[in-house]
Amino acid sequence: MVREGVMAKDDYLPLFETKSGKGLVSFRLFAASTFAAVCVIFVYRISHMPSSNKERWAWIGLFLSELWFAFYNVISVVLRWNPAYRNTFKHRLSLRYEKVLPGIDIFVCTADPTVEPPIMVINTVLSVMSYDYPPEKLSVYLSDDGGSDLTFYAMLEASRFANQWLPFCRKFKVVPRSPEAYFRTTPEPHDNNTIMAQKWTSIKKLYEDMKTRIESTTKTGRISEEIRKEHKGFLEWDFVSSRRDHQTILQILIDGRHAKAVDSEGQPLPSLVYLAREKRPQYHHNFKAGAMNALLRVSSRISNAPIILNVDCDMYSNDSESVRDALCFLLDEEKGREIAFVQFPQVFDNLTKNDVYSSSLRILSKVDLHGFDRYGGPCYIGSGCFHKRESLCGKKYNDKACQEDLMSNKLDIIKNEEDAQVLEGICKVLASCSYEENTQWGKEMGLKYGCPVEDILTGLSIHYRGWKSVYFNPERPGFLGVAPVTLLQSLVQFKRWSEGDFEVFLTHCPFLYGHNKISLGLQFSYCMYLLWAPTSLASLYYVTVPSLCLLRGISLFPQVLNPWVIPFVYVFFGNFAYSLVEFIHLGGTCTEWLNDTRMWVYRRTTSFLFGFCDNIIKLLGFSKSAFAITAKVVDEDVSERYEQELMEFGTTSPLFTILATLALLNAFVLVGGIKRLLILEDPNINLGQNPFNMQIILCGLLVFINLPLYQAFFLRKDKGRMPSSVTNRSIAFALAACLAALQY
Ligand SMILES: O=c1ccn([C@@H]2O[C@H](COP(=O)(O)OP(=O)(O)O[C@H]3O[C@H](CO)[C@@H](O)[C@H](O)[C@H]3O)[C@@H](O)[C@H]2O)c(=O)[nH]1
Ligand SMILES: [Mn+2]
Repeated sequence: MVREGVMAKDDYLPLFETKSGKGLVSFRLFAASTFAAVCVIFVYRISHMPSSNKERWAWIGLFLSELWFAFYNVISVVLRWNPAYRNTFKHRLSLRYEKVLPGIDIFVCTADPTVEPPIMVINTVLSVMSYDYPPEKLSVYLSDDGGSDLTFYAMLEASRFANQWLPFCRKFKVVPRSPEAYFRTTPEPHDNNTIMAQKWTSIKKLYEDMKTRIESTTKTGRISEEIRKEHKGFLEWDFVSSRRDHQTILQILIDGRHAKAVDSEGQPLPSLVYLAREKRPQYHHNFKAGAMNALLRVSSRISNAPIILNVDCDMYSNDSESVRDALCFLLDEEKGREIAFVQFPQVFDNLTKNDVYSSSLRILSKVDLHGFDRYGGPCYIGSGCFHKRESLCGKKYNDKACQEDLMSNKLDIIKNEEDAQVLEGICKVLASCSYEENTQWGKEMGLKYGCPVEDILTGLSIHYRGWKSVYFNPERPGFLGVAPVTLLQSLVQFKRWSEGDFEVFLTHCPFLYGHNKISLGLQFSYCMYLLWAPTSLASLYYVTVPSLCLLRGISLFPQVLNPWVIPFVYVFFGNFAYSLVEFIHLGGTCTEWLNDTRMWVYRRTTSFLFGFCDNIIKLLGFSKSAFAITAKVVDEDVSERYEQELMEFGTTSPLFTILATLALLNAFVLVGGIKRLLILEDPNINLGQNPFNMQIILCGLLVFINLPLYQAFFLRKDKGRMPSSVTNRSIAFALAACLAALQY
């Protein structure tokens, strides 16, 4: 196939460029000095080992924790050593490829109409339908693991609304293209007489009406007879016994290959497909990975585009040109061949001013993933990712393979006269439970099964097969999603991630399996995340034992006036200072940094601990992975407290019990510790020589960071306060720990 307008070899201008970061020298100097300080700490730990038995054990434990932190710090320095930043040239793409742009299949996943409201789902769907891209080359597939007629109904409404919405977006260059986000963020045009203003008002009314219909239907929870008559698809629900037990439901709502599939202005529409794969109680459905694999097969029969975009149902497209950005990487004549996927960051549009739960993943998306990129590949993080179909389906990278594959129009294999209904019939089989039996799906093909972070595991496997990936983090976020809005949701989400990540470490360890397949730098980079769970042990030790030892009268750090204290202070406060400066430099606020530090402690001591324990339980063969879906909506009073940045407790959970116990423990110890500071046993020792100073400071910092918790125990009256059962239990645990420390 001859491409139009392809330049002669020497005229080659790349479709993207890669730049290095700034300020690397200061970072590297800081990292090197920290490393030196850590070495001095180790010398101190070895040379000052206490002689008495009890003290020695506490000392050795602390030493082991510090060894772990040092190792983990080395990993993070490797990851950050030389970040890569990417830039695209979309005009060059247009010049060379406008007429032969490849087809794009877009997969949207939803799983539950109550925690993922249909109106939100279709806003995401509409935003990706209206990409600035030839519509006949776009196909949008919704996987509904909730198997809900409410979601189906919303999709039906969306397919009609698209007739008006797409031309409107095209004509007035609308951004963003999720109607909800657009009408929320764009002020009404003030001159009411322009065509734009009239159109704006009428489309807004259309949207509001649709929203009211969908929301009232969702509220009642059932589809009225009238609506049922509107589409044959509703008949399918006569056979659905529950969301875990039903046949495949596949409805092609807009058949883009059909001449009649045009919008109100006669322009072609993208295809729109609703799929609820078959579910039977005796078959494991493998959560999102199972859904994605069903979509991969079904779409291969309907549109078979060589490039696939995957978004979660809450991640609407915020930039109508993201497809073109992604293609700049995938179609680049020189480097595009080896790139398997282009990952955009996950950015959220429901964060509060100071981001109480540190959901912005600021460091992950603004620092870490750029570090991955330098070593050949950011991980796949599940949403906002453009894949090549072949690499996702298990193909190994082969440098002789030809880019032309991306251009050839594979739609040819489907006869156009194939009627949508016949096609639905054929494709249903592909989404049945038994289809995957005795196949490589979930193993070598498609997304991998059996892991709560199917995304990380699948991406890693793609890297193992020789492919590279690219991280693209443009100024205007390509996708915007919904971050958890309660503390528990956030902790549970991190539990799932840390559990899954550690499982990947145990079963696909980059250092073992990645040897000779991915660069050493990438092996290290992955471990930064894969080792979240075990980090909990060292962290837990550090927030409990020094405090308990303070109570007991065991000193674990040098005195403040002793020169050995310098490396401790440097590492401890130097790191805080560095991270604060970095945070502000990346656009954060001081309060936000404080919140982030708090959540950093909370996640390490609860989520990661549970993630670690669950892996051990799984290793012993007692349980299997589960996937707790993050809710995207909450009660009004909960969301009000979220807006006020009040930490939300309000329910009992073992995670809260741990947090509360740790907070109370440190509070009790601090009271006892201050006594130790004031009433010195030996009046000749001055304050600076007090052997417990460092432990008191550590304990004080922990109490400071836990202030919102004490408030939630004793001061707050709202529903989000800590339930008294948790408070009482935690007081008992904390007191027991203190007594035990004093006793033995
Ligand atoms: O059985 C299931 C469970 C979930 N989902 C979908 O998976 C997506 C992610 O679920 P969510 O509860 O929002 O989890 P998050 O923690 O926000 O998701 C992140 O982490 C997951 C892995 O843990 C990845 O799958 C996601 O893409 C990534 O955004 C949502 O669209 C769900 O509808 C399904 O399709 N089927
Ligand atoms: Mn999510």
